[in-house]
Amino acid sequence: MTPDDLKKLAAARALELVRPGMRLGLGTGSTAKHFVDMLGARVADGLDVVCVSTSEVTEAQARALGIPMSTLEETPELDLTIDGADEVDGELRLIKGGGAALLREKIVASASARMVVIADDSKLVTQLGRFPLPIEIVPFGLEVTRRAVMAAIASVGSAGELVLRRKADGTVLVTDGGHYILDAHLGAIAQPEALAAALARIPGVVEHGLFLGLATAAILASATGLTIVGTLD
Ligand SMILES: O=C(CO)[C@H](O)[C@H](O)COP(=O)(O)O
Repeated sequence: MTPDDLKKLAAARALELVRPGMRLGLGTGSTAKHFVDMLGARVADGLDVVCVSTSEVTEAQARALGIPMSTLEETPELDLTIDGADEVDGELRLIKGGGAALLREKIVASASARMVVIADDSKLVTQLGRFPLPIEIVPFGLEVTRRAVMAAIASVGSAGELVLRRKADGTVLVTDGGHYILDAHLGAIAQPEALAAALARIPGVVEHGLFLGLATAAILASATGLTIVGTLD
């Protein structure tokens, strides 16, 4: 079974959670893309749902499939968000933002009664931080913010390098919200809550990829089957 097959397995299980009339948040990334494809097929068969996307890429995919799309202005309360993750720990704490959509992903997740993560089981970790932590920042005052982020990381006993995210062509990546991303290569995050609080105090930081207390369940696929962390219903 390929990693892509595992992503499809997790997405298919998540699709079983969708009920007619639901207001859904649609995540971003390769696993969420499978879910949106599967949802599109159900909508084509007559399923009635309304969705809010977490990125321009997902918005375009969903619209192309004929999925009814809304905005958080029109639909500020969602029943269920299905999204991928870069890391998940046993307490359903996440690192997200590998696809640069963390800001909208966090806003959509926070508007949802339930957030279910879909991933292959390589994303399950005992300690967060092997995946570089994305930190979304405003371009203005980049160096000031970079120094403040370094200090925040040191203040919670972590250390590592900050790398300004670039696209394949070498230009600086700009998020859907017009911001930059610093990827913090920490190796391990001993105190996720303390780091999240320290980052949130920095004026130039818009958001960070630590999702704490947002996910209600994770569906993790492996060659031997599905592992569910948390509660699906
Ligand atoms: O957080 C994300 C985008 O910002 C993605 O959900 C995360 O990067 C996982 O992506 P994939 O399913 O492609 O592994």
